[in-house]
Amino acid sequence: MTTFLKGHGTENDFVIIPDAENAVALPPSAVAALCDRRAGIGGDGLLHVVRSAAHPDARHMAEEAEWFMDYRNADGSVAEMCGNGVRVFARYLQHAGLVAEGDVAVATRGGVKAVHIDKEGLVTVGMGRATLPEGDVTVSVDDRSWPARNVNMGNPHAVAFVEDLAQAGTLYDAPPFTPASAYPQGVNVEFVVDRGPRHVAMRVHERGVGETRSCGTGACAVAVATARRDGHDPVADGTPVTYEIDLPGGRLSITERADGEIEMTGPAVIVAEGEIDADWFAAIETVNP
Ligand SMILES: N[C@@H](CCC[C@H](N)C(=O)O)C(=O)O
Repeated sequence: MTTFLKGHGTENDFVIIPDAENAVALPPSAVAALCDRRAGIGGDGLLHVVRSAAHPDARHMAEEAEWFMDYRNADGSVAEMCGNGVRVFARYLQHAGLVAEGDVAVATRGGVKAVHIDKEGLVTVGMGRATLPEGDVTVSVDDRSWPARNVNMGNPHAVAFVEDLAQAGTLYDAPPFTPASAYPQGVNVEFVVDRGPRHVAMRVHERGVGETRSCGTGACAVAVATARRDGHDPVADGTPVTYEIDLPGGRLSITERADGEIEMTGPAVIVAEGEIDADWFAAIETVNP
């Protein structure tokens, strides 16, 4: 019997599989089937909840964080980090009585993240520092192109400022970029418009997923790219800066502190819990191991 839950953070939604001892086989085919919105449960990604000590990718973090977020994209691929995912993961731990409200450390492939669960339903995560690798790129949609800022939040992002979010088109397919060699592992692409002082709106095409209604690492990348465009560099200035980021699924607040650390705050919700049909689940592995 395999239990699942469903949760979301600003409508970036996840199938959650509690599996403390890492006993559930989750090959890419099983993840893709579970995340399928028509034939499965449906989600932008999957959060496999495992004790750090029980997972080979997380054993080295077990002293610092009891729980490991084994994150997968909807197509079954593994990504380094998921910002909304880690907030929903912490909300799940609280919901299941595995941690109390307040501070919790979560192990991820991007390192141990400090999360704070508050009384009002908001969850804040310390996302670490952004890096802005040299070599900006050009992103295209149909016959329009924009320069994009290369921002790494543990995972890769290309941030393009546009006049209107409709210019991003359907975002069904990944927007092409040049040079084609820029992101050998693929990239998440954000399109951004201004809404007001330190306030922008964005849409995103996520690597391994498609267009999603929110992306936490993407919102952090957008906040950093917008801050630099606006002449703010908190480390150089010694002054933190906060941006409000509107996404189709809600609002995230991103602060880049004077030490360069980035904090993201937003809601995280558990919406359902159930059992996966054992025959259906077994058939996925038999047909497509
Ligand atoms: N939705 C996530 C990002 C998930 C990973 C991404 N698709 C990638 O492949 O890098 C977020 O909230 O950060």
